[in-house]
Amino acid sequence: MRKERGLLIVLSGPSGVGKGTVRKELFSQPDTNYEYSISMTTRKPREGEVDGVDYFFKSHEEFEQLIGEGRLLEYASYVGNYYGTPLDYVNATLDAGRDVFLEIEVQGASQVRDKVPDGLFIFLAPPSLSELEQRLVGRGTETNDVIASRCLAARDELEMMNLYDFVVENDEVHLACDRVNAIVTAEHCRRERVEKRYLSMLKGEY
Ligand SMILES: Nc1ncnc2c1ncn2[C@@H]1O[C@H](COP(=O)(O)OP(=O)(O)OP(=O)(O)O)[C@@H](O)[C@H]1O
Ligand SMILES: Nc1nc2c(ncn2[C@@H]2O[C@H](COP(=O)(O)O)[C@@H](O)[C@H]2O)c(=O)[nH]1
Repeated sequence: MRKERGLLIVLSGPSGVGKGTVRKELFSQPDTNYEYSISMTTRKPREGEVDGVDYFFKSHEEFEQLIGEGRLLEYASYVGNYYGTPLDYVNATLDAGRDVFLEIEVQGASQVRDKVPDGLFIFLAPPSLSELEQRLVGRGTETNDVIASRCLAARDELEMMNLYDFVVENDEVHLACDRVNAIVTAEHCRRERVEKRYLSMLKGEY
């Protein structure tokens, strides 16, 4: 029997929509079965953020070395900092048959789409642009200038939602989590059906 590779789940969307909140809620649920891929970034840690838990915090030079060595599945420069996904971790985890969950911005998601076309791509959408801005302001982690840049970037990012397999509205965190879980479960069922049919065809049953 072939060992099934894990599913690569990509949750993306504009800054402030609630990707981190939804991801943390999903990972606090005892039956969640995905592995979270911790990203690398050159951004400075926010208060309370821990190296190796929230991100692997890197210097600009260290990050560019990782790029040069081809050790990132994807990376993006986002509002003045680099962010990227460690390739070895993702491959090893998928090869072990475990699902990997990426929470990344849209440029990176489109690179992953090119490299892993059979991934599951979910766009998290805000109820409105004004609600998105309110969430960034309410989070209180960025200066007004950075909030303005992120809101500007969001207008372009929202245009990319039609490139995703699914759009999930983050109106309420628990509803958004239920929707993400339902999408992943349905995708696993679909893959199982395809795999069974493939094996039956190999046995000459079709
Ligand atoms: N459904 C929701 N309703 C109201 N507020 C929310 C909801 N989801 C998240 N928030 C709030 O919105 C703010 C931004 O959320 P979060 O940091 O998770 O966004 P993000 O998409 O991960 O942002 P970034 O991409 O900048 O890391 C936080 O203050 C969070 O508490
Ligand atoms: N392309 C990637 N984007 C990433 C990655 N890790 C996080 N992110 C996204 O960056 C922005 C800003 O994050 P913040 O922590 O500074 O608010 C946000 O949209 C994250 O989802 C990554 O590895 N690659």
